[in-house]
Amino acid sequence: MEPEPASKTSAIFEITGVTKIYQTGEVEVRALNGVELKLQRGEMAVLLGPSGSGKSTLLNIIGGLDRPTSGSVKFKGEELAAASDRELTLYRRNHVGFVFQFYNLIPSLTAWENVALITEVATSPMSPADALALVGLENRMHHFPAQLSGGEQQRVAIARAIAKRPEVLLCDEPTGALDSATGIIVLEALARVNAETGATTAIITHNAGIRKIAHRVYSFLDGRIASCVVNEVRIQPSEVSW
Ligand SMILES: Nc1ncnc2c1ncn2[C@@H]1O[C@H](COP(=O)(O)OP(=O)(O)OP(=O)(O)O)[C@@H](O)[C@H]1O
Repeated sequence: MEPEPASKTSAIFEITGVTKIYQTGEVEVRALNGVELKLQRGEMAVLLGPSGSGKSTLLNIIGGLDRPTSGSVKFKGEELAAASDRELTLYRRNHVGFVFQFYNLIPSLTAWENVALITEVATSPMSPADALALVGLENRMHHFPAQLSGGEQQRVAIARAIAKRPEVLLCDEPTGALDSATGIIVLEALARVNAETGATTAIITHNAGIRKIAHRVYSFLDGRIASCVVNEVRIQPSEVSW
């Protein structure tokens, strides 16, 4: 077998010794406690772990929404932990797409308009129609959110996140509000986006069955990564048992 090109195998994120401490009055919560993690360029990663183990905290730090208390978070060699607010804003705007459990679409705008809102301020976006087609919504472009199912609304949210061609797509419980059949369609959209755009994709989930669609699975425990498993064989989202 041909070796993979270096650009496919190199780490896009190198995270070392990351801690995050939340101080609420007298109470100190150590949300992250020495995280070591390398996310490989272009991979689909699934992040698993019990409630409160630090998954969202780490995703927010990777996405430039928050900073670690200590440690290093390098994106393509650039230190995010030391970035200014303005640098983090530019980083998020230029490089990161977010998908959350709830879709946060603007109810008075159509699917197309929700996506166009982002593409209008991006530097080299795909067209809203192309982004919506990538998630299988070419026939729903002019519907308003209230006229779409939950899974369709989540796919609009994915189209909105990827239309600016981010290098990184971060998804926090993207199927958390969906039934299994709808969740599978959303996972299919994410797998297709990952394969076709090459965006490094990280998905937080409570559903351990989803782990088999990933290239790698990172398991959290008590604010650390307890294990990293490489899936030699990946399954299709349609084969996920919920
Ligand atoms: N803003 C905050 N202030 C104080 N504590 C926080 C804050 N955000 C998170 N925490 C605490 O940090 C710990 C890790 O939270 P985090 O949301 O990262 O966990 P999680 O693994 O994503 O959990 P879940 O699966 O329930 O979403 C928890 O104990 C949580 O209560």
